[in-house]
Amino acid sequence: MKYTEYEDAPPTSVLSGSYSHPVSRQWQLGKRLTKSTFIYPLFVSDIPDEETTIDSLPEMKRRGVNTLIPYVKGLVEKGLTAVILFGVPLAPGAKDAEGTSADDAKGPVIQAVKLLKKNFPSLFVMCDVCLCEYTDHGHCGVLLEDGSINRPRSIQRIAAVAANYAKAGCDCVAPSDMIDGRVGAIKHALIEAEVAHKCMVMSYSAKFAGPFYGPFREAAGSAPAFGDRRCYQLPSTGRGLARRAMKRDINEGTDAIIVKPSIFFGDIVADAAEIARDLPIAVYQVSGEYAMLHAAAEKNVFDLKQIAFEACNSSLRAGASLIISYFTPRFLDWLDEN
Ligand SMILES: NCc1[nH]cc(CCC(=O)O)c1CC(=O)O
Ligand SMILES: [Zn+2]
Ligand SMILES: [Zn+2]
Repeated sequence: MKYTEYEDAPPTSVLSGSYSHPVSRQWQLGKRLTKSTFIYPLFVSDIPDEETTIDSLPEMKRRGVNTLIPYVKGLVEKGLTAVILFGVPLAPGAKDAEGTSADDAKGPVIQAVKLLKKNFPSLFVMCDVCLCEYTDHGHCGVLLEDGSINRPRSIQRIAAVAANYAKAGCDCVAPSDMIDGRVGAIKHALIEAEVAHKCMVMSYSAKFAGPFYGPFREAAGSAPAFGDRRCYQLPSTGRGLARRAMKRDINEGTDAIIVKPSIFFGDIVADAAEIARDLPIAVYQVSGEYAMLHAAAEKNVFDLKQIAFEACNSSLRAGASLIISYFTPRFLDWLDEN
């Protein structure tokens, strides 16, 4: 008997009946975006009253500790559950070869951690841990005389910074330098400081070098003074390297993994879901991705809300469960509209 005009297509190939009704469509959806999927990046400068727009990052501002708290209050009231802090030292002389100001007790990150935890005890406060915002050369670690990374000195310094953030009360440290050995060194330093039991380590394990970080570097003033980050961040064709980097961080004891950037890196996220199947997986939808979607939406290429959902859904589908995104405040509204 012939069921259709296509001889080789049996009647069971009609899939659309399985999602034709809104209820059955819901059943097919898999993971959904919720407010607690999102982690919001905050740029905190050492000018307490600062509130400055960032040209290349629409709707984002750099804030000081005084303007930060009222702003975050509004977001917490809308359902914000997690933030990640980036310090921006603007004071003259704040940068040196070893990034000394990164964990200055009077510096913006440590002050912000304390204030945020005091004002919003249930907010999950993460700190990006890196030296590039604080070094005069703009690289993510301490350098040798030839300009290459001094690995032992870098991880010692990065671990000390992480421990000081944890002692200030943050709930998670997120090393973004990609230097071998830093996750183990951080875990060790957290244990020594007796804060390991209350501070998570979420490492940027698969972080690719590339053109997507431009707006961030404007926001944080962290463009390298010479060279680029290709010696420690991954080349964009390096899928095998990314897999090895994730295994490295798991072996060193990371508690969660970040893949970065997000939209063009779904294969890497899928690899993370396989390699790190017992760990939460986050993507960082980075500054250039966000700016790109904004710019295209402004040109009416597509609707901003629809494309933001499309981008974030693609990360969930690939295997992530957490999304670090500059769209977070928008999603707190959008998720109420749906
Ligand atoms: N190492 C610091 C750091 N942590 C997160 C980002 C990128 C975030 C973004 O572009 O939104 C960067 C910049 C970089 O590596 O150059
Ligand atoms: Zn860095
Ligand atoms: Zn970094």
